[in-house]
Amino acid sequence: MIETTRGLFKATQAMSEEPVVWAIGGIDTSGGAGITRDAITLADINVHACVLTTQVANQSHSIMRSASALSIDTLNEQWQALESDLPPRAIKIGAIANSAQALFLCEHVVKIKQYKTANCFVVWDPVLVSSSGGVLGELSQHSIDTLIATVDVVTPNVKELAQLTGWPVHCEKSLLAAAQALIARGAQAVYVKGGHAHWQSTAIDTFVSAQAIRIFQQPRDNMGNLRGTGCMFSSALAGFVASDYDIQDALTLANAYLHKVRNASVFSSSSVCSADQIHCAGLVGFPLTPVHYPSVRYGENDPISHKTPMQFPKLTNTSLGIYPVVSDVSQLEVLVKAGAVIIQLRIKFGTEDFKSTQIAKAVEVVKNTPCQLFINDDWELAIKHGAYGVHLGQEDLETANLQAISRAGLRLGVSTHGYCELQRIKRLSPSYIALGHIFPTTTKDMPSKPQGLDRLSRYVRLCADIPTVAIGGINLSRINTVASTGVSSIAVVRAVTQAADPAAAFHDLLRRMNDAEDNGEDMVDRITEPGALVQHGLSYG
Ligand SMILES: Cc1ncc(COP(=O)(O)OP(=O)(O)O)c(N)n1
Ligand SMILES: Cc1ncsc1CCOP(=O)(O)O
Ligand SMILES: [Mg+2]
Repeated sequence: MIETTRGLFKATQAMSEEPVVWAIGGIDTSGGAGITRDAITLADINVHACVLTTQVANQSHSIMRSASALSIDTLNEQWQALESDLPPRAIKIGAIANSAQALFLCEHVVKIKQYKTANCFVVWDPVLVSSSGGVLGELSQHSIDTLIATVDVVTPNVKELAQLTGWPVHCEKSLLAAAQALIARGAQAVYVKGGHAHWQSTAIDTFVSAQAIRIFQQPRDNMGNLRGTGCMFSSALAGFVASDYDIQDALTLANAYLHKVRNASVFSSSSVCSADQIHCAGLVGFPLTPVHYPSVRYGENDPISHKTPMQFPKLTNTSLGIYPVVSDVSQLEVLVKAGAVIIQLRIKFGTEDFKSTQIAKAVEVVKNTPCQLFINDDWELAIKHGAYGVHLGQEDLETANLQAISRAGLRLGVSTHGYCELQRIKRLSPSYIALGHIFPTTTKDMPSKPQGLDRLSRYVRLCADIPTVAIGGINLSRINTVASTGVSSIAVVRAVTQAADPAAAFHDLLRRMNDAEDNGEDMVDRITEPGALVQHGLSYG
């Protein structure tokens, strides 16, 4: 008896360490959609689901018999039961039975953001009609407007977008206009699912906010009208945000997760397919392989998706080892002599003339050596002086002339900081992709959070045959674990530039990296299941 109680206590403790998401919506008696599907999705990505029921929809996969709404008192009881003990990091709202429920939820979401968790993320999946055909709720214009303005993201499909706005949605242009109309009506962001957009030959989802547009593109599959995908997407989105991914990465992951669910589903000859066999067993899990991931564009006119495809040459030597990033040509010379196969000159201060002279000298230093010299930021000077390659960050990409870099035959390395940027940059096929920052760093102010080793090893896997570079806070004591992610190269600033003897520090780092590669088992081979790295104690840096 004591053992049982202890066991129970442990289970509760473990559960509460998982991020908590509240799934608010209807019970679909068939289990095909609604909060049952939300809970399965969240469990599948290691997130604890609390469920609050708005109504019971008495339905099968194909017919809806009736629906009974729960009272505001009952909804309030559920809310009060959870609020103190299991506060949410994110809330997913699905079917709402009536306007009173909608206004109750808005009022309480505002309060929870004010008094409990300011950054609690809220997504509303505006299911107005069930995928089995029944009407799920009648919402007044006022309650719809209040919901739209209260939540962080609304996730309609194209039909729901047309219903919400009263605008026709029949092509990319009208879809974007309708999404922007919702923003003008007070929505912070809209993610339009293109599954029902029959004019599209590929499956295109479009995210629009006042600041950004992100387009997620996947090949169309032949799984047809799989039930519950809207629920799965928005609960996965809430789950990934609750797991500390920023919004654009959570969108990318939720999109990939849905693609993985669809690929794993069983096609049935009836009008609906079933995700059940795989999904209910919780076997879909975190998307790990490139094939599940969308390609990403930042709007229709994304400069990296130029109509004339660009090419960047591959690296000559891909056994890169340690990649020193230095600001000083004399230090660069020391490290080239020490045997660096790849090196970067990163000058952040000084006039154009000063930079030009330094870059010209650096090009001279590496001449007739096997060292591959990248110039940070200053792509025009790199072209002018015939450097081997250019390294650009996300902001640099907005102004750099990639066509000119490509035409000049220079290699291109690009910084990325998460899934969304990665899936966009892969379209460019750069000569390498940098992944950072892995650990906290004082060398550069970073707007994003440190990625840690778990994410690094997953990014490496997504880059497939594009060489990868890890950067940020890496030193001798961390080199083993970084190398075991399978990353092609490890970039360091302080670990070399601030060492008393930079050449000796370079050799020590390289030796430790090579030892780790020779002796260590490859961490990438171990990440087949969600949580695998947690079991190995290697999660999150
Ligand atoms: C190998 C490598 N990775 C990342 C960076 C950072 O580039 P960026 O984000 O453009 O920042 P700055 O270096 O320009 O401050 C890099 N330079 N090298
Ligand atoms: C330039 C840059 N980009 C991402 S992290 C970083 C700095 C890495 O410096 P350090 O190796 O000293 O942490
Ligand atoms: Mg830069």
